[in-house]
Amino acid sequence: MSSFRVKGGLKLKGEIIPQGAKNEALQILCAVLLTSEKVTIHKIPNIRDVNKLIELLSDMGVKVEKVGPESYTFQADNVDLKYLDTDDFLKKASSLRGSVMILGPLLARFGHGRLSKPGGDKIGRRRMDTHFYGFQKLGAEFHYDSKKEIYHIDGKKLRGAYMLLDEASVTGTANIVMAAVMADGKTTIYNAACEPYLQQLCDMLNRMGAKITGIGSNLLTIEGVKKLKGTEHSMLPDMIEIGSFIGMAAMTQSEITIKDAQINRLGIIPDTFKRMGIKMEFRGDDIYIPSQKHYEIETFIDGSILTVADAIWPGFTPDLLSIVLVTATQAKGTVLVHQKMFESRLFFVDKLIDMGAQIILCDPHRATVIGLDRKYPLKGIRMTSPDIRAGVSLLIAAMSAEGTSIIDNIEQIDRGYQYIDQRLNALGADIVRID
Ligand SMILES: CC(=O)N[C@H]1[C@@H](OP(=O)(O)OP(=O)(O)OC[C@H]2O[C@@H](n3ccc(=O)[nH]c3=O)[C@H](O)[C@@H]2O)O[C@H](CO)[C@@H](O)[C@@H]1O
Ligand SMILES: C=C(OP(=O)(O)O)C(=O)O
Repeated sequence: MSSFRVKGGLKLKGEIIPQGAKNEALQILCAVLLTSEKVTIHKIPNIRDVNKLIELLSDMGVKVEKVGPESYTFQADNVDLKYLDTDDFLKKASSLRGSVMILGPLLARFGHGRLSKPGGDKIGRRRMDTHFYGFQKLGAEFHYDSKKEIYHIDGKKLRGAYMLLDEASVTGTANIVMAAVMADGKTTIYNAACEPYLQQLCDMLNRMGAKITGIGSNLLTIEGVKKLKGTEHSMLPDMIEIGSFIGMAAMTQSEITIKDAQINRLGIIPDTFKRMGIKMEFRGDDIYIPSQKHYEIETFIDGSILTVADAIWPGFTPDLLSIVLVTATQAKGTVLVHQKMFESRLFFVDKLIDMGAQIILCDPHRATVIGLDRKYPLKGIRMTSPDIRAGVSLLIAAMSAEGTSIIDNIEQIDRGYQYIDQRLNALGADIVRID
């Protein structure tokens, strides 16, 4: 288990380029299984989850070639289906959440798939019913081996169908779309998730020859085609990383420019941070954040306390609520952070409370943060990163704190933020990786 030693109280200055989006990359990489032709992908982030998925694809027989610093080609012309029955496959696949999205492509192309319970953050119940409901609607048979915790899905002949999803699951929608692109006839998915990750996936599939309409909405229509061909794809900048940098800049009174942020794809993210009182300027496609000694949380129009809650896209992503929460600790004002989707994602606030933050955890889903307006700095402590976004929130807290902090279990952070220590140190941070 590795740790970060973080010296607090330093102001950062300079430019930072966001990595390619983690959650998009996980979908896009799974989609290479849908064709025997070569697929070239750019802006692949060098992070643990993505590297694990690339390794898994390679173990499955996909030809993987690194063709540039952030570019790879993939060719799934000789997939080893027997490998899917091995313990090695099941173990590797279950070490990350994104691997669940190999099921849809495997079902579409080879008529069957299997997977053990996928990993990812332990942030509450993470059910997969939506995925299997969708596959079943397309005519596949689902079987769960509860002893071995293995999901089996079989369906040689998928047929397009109408389905109304019980929830707009992100990975569930991606999985069902990938299963449906080569089904016989028309599939309609209502209450589909429509995050930029999914928009990017659908655009890529269309370039491969799929016929998907309704992209960006919660009603997707897919006309099945016989075959898909190769393509080239480039990932969007990671909107969660961008939000993390905005919060980090405010907390540490840093002056930073986030380069090439593709602002028109960030949805409500910039406005949500603006409501926290954080000033930013859009300079072309860059986001400039000036050094801010004070920032004041808005109230609602009637003067009542602001609530920031997650919602499915185009609402505010749950993956940035921990960042909003930590940012509020040094703001002026009060905010209620309401994490509706996950029930165990706010427990990390006990570490912030130990550092001196004023937070009341009302229940597992809601925390009230009373901003200190920098009257008292947070104090550096030793802490463990429970999940990826809490981990970065603790890193932000440590960077703004008085004294030195140690953050353990930074593998969680490495899951989703590439070379984070080196990139922040280049702007003036003091973060040392201790192995
Ligand atoms: C690899 C990947 O892409 N992971 C992301 C993906 O996970 P993932 O696809 O696993 O998350 P889902 O969208 O399936 O659901 C997330 C949680 O929200 C709940 N839920 C979902 C939809 C809904 O309408 N109502 C509802 O309550 C689910 O029950 C679940 O507890 O989407 C999540 C929600 O944006 C993000 O936090 C994860 O970072
Ligand atoms: C929860 C997240 O990731 P995963 O779904 O991979 O656990 C996240 O990216 O914030």
